[in-house]
This record gives sequence, C-alpha cells and structure tokens, in this order.
Amino acid sequence: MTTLPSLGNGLAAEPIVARLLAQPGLQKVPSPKLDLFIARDFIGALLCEALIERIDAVRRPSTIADANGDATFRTSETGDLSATDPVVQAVEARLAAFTGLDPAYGEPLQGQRYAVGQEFKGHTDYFDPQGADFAQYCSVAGNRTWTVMVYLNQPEAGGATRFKAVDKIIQPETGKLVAWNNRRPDGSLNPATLHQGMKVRTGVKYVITKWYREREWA
Ligand SMILES: O=C(O)CCC(=O)C(=O)O
Ligand SMILES: [Fe+2]
Repeated sequence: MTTLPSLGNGLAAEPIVARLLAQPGLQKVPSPKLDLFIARDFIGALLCEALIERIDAVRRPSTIADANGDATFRTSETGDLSATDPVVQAVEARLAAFTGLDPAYGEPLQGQRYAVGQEFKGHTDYFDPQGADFAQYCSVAGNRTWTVMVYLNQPEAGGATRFKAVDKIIQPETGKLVAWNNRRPDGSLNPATLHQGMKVRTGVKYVITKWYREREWA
C-alpha cells in the first residue's frame, strides 16, 4: 500500500484542492466565491455508529467564541473525541489520506449532536481577528484554515448545513463529508464561508468536525 504524502496546513490551498478533486465521487460546489466540496459515503455506517456512541459518552453543551448576547445561537452539544481511540484513529487516517491535510495542524476531532429544535446559527469557523476572544483561541496555533465535517446519520427532517453566500443547502446523509477552505486562494479569511447548522425538525443529528490551523496543534 502506498502512503500519500501530507500536504501541510491547507494555507496553500492548491495541493489540497487537487488531492480532493482526485477522489472518486467528489463534488465541488460550483462557485468562484469559495472552495466547498462534498463527498458521499466517505465513511461507512458501522464507523458512523461507533462514533455516535463515542460522542454520546462525552457530550456537553456547545460553546462559541465572542459571546454575542444570543443564548440560542448554538444550542447543540459538543464532545472532544479521544486521539487514542482506535475508532477515532481510523477516521483521522482516512481524513488525512483523503484531504492531504496534515493531522499535526488539526484540532482534536470533535463530535456535535443536535436534538429537535437545536441549531448553530450563521457563523464562520475562523475566529474574528478583531473579536474579544481572538488571543485566547488563536495565540498558539493561529487561526483556522480548513474545515472538514462528516454527517454520521440522517435526521428524519431538518439539520441541513446552509451556505448562504453561495445559496447552497447540504442535506445530512450518513457518512457524507463536507470540506471547505475558510480562506480565499491568497490566504485571506473568506466571509463567503458563512454557514449555519439548521434546526433539526424531527430526529437527532450527529456530525464530526475537524478544524485545521495555521500552526501545529500542540
Ligand atoms: O452542524 C452543521 O451542519 C454545521 C456545524 C458547524 O458549522 C460547526 O460545527 O462549525
Ligand atoms: Fe461551522
């Protein structure tokens, strides 16, 4: 088996985009405004189930940076997944091979759970350099570069991810990956990555998220 090389932190987006485009079944959302990719069946249902179990074991109320006075802005639950767990390691290896993004720059894999009525309102995944919490979140590893997210199940209704600036609504499906560059090709932060996790209407929604940084995650 050949091992694909790591392609860095994603700030140089071109090699990451090329690696993604080489993956069978990958869809690029056609827009000049941002690099946004979708791949169905990125991981299988059994691995998704195992990850859901792990999330349920560690979940706690989600938080946001730069409190905005809206207590209902992000109402989901979040949990950090253990890097020593073989199930987590399997996903990490698959993510690294698929995207080329170097795991050394990645935050710990996180899980999110949304019950009926829960959501994450419109936001960007990068931290606002003018925001009150910027130093706290970014002084060590720098700001975020890429986001990679995988839906672990399919709620009966609701729970889509909406990218307003490009008028794209992505429906959750078990094992489906969504990846985007939080920057423009020149490396500047891209406000067109604004997105929201829409309210779950029926059922429950689970995702995993992996965020990459400018500098290594210690
Ligand atoms: O749950 C979703 O669809 C989006 C989640 C998200 O945007 C985030 O966790 O940053
Ligand atoms: Fe997000």
